[in-house]
Amino acid sequence: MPSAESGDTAAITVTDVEHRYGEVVALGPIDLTVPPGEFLVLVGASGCGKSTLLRLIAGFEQPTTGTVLTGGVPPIPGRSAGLVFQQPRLFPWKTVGGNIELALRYAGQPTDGVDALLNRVGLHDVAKRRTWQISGGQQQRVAIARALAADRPLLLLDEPFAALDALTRERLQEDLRSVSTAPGRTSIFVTHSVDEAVFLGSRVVVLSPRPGRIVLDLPIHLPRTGITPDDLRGLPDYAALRAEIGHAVRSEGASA
Ligand SMILES: Nc1ncnc2c1ncn2[C@@H]1O[C@H](COP(=O)(O)OP(=O)(O)OP(=O)(O)O)[C@@H](O)[C@H]1O
Repeated sequence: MPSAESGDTAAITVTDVEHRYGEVVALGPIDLTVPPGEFLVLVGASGCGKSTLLRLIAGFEQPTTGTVLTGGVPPIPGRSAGLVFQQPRLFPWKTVGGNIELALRYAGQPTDGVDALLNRVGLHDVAKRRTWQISGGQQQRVAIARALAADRPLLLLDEPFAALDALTRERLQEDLRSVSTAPGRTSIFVTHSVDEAVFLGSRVVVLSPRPGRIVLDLPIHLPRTGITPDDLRGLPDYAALRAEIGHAVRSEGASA
């Protein structure tokens, strides 16, 4: 077994994991190894255990059976991964910049990085506004900047764009696609959308309805740089991947 220090340590190792809530088997058994640098998208029906798997990887819950390791060691809740949820969960009494500053402080990072983070997510011009004075898409950008502030090697995103309108959602997908290509950063992104999965993922995993098990695990070999989103979506391979993943999702009864 590789140690946490060795170069070949997986970012995430899920081994023979099953998770129950009382009598309900929510997930598994599941085996999943995610190498560093991968952008893995989890797709599946409502209630198939996607959030459960994310919470296990974040260390917020312990698996009923099996083991979860991040970077070769058990995950530490709130410390091992940056997290983004469907609702941005910002501090309304703080400004946009104040929310980022707090995240940097909590992560033990220097607070002079606020401007650089705001620039990265395109929010420099609203830094002094309260979070309730900006749009839903901008709020979700703050949540992403806050997760990036922690500078963890692992980023876990649970349907972060589900509550946004289609246009805002597309813009954020495009931005996340470029932000997430930072070397060595591993991301797990949960969605119901097959298109979002193909657009964002370097790998897509489809889960069956409860109990969630892996029914498709597909690498996505599409260019990640040097191509416009429209050209990417126009590639024949893009359409083929959409069709293959869509078929797996539909035949498992998932709501895509
Ligand atoms: N704390 C809990 N107690 C009991 N059952 C739970 C609990 N959390 C989740 N479940 C159940 O476990 C199953 C998996 O839930 P989970 O939230 O992981 O699914 P999901 O795929 O993320 O769903 P969605 O896409 O709707 O968010 C569901 O049937 C859910 O009702």
